[in-house]
Amino acid sequence: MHEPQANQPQAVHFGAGNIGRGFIGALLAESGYFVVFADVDKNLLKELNSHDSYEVHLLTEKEQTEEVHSFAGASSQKEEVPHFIASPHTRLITTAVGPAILEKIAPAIAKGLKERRLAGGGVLNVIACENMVHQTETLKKYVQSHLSDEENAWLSDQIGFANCSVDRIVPAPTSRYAKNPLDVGVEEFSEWVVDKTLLRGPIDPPVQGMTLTDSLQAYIERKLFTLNCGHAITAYLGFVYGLERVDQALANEEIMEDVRGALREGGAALVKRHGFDAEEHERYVEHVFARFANPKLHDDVERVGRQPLRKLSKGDRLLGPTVIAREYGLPIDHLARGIAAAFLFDVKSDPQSVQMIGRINEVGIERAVAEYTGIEGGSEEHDKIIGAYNKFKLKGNLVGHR
Ligand SMILES: NC(=O)C1=CN([C@@H]2O[C@H](COP(=O)(O)OP(=O)(O)OC[C@H]3O[C@@H](n4cnc5c(N)ncnc54)[C@H](O)[C@@H]3O)[C@@H](O)[C@H]2O)C=CC1
Ligand SMILES: O=P(O)(O)OC[C@H]1O[C@](O)(CO)[C@@H](O)[C@@H]1O
Repeated sequence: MHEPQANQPQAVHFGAGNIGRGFIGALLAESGYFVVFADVDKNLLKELNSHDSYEVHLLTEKEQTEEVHSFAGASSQKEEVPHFIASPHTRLITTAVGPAILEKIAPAIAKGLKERRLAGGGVLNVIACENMVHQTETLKKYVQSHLSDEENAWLSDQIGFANCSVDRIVPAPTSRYAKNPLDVGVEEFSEWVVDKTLLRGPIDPPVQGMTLTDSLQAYIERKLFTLNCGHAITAYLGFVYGLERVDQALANEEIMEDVRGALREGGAALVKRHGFDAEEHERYVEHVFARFANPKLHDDVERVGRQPLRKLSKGDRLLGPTVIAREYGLPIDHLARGIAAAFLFDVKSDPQSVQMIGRINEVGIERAVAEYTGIEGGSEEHDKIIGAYNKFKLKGNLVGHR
C-alpha cells in the first residue's frame, strides 16, 4: 500500500469507480490530499495499490490527459478504513458508491468516527457525491443510527455532513484510451457544488474545482431535473427504439422531440420554482445537449438508464420535475412519455429492471405505475403514462430487443 507523506492531509473516498477515480478522487489528489479509496472490489484495490499513478483522459476534440498520484486502496470491509477515518490527518470523507450503498458504508464510517472521538481527532467533513437530493443527510442518518446519544452529540458538534451536486459525465472506461485498469475517460466539464451551511470549519486545503454555496437546492434541482432527467429519458427512449448508445438515440428526431419537450416542461417548472431567468435556463439546456452529444463519450443507454426504480422514485430526475410542473398547473406530456419509456427498460443484468418487469408482469402496468411513482390510477398523469407506455410497447415489439 502506498503511504502519505509526513503530515499530508488525507481524504477517505468510498467508491473507486468512474466518478471516484475520474472526478472526486482526482480533484482531491490534485488539491494535495492523500486519497484513500475505500472499495469492496478486490481487483480494483489490488490495482490501486500496485500503480503509483493513473490517467484521467479528457474526452475532447483534442484528447488531453491528467495524471493522478498520491492514493492508495483499502477494503471498506476491513479495520483499516475506520483507522484512516480516525487519523488526525484525515480532513474529508467523500463517497461515490451509488445511493443504495450509503446504508452499507455507514457502519465503517460510524466505527471510524467513534475511534476519532476517542483519539481527539477533531473536526471533519463528510460529502456524499451521489446523484440524489439530500444524499449526505441521508448518509448522516444511517451513521447516527450506529452511534450512542453521547457520540451523536459529539458528531453534531464536530462532523459536517454537507449535501452537494456532482456533475460530470464519466462513462465506463474503454480500451481506446485505458492503458491500465485504473485509467478513466471523462468529459471536460465538471461541477461540484457543496452546501457550505452544513460544513464544520473550512475545507483545508481547499479543493480545486469545488464551489461552495448557500443555495444548493436550486443547483441540485437544476442539475438533476435537467441533465439527469434528459439523459435518463434519452436512454429509456433509446432502449425502446433498440439503440445501444446515447449518441445514436440523440440522432433520432422522434426521441429528440420528446427529450427537448421534457426539458422544456421541466424547465418551465424550475423557472417558476426557483425564479431562474428563462433565457439563461435555455442556455443551460443547450449546454447540456452539447455535453450529451459528445461523440467521444460512447455512452451506453444501459449505463445511463441503470437502476430504473431509483430513477422512478419520488424526488428523483423523472418524478421531481413532473410533480413541480403539476404543482404549477404546467403540461407534462413529454415527461410522462419519458416515465412511460422507463417502464420498458428490460435489462437482465440490472436487478432493479428485473424487479420492475417482474412486477409489471405480476400486477399489470396500471398498478405498477401507481406503486412505483405514487401517481394514482385514474388521474390525468396516470392516463398519459399508460397511453404512452402502450404505444412504446408496440414500438419496442417492432424493433425487437437485444
Ligand atoms: N458516472 C457518472 O457519470 C456520474 C455518477 N454520479 C454518481 O456517482 C455515484 C457512483 O457512480 P459511478 O462512479 O458511475 O459508479 P461505479 O459503479 O463506476 O462506481 C461505484 C463504486 O462503488 C464501489 N462500491 C460498491 N459497494 C461498495 C461498498 N460497500 N463500499 C465501498 N465501495 C463500494 C464499487 O465497487 C465501485 O467501484 C452514483 O451515485 C452516481 O449516481 C454522479 C454524477 C455522474
Ligand atoms: O445513473 P446514475 O447513477 O444516476 O449516474 C449516471 C448519471 O450521471 C451522469 O453521468 C452525470 O451526472 C449522467 O450523465 C447520468 O445520467
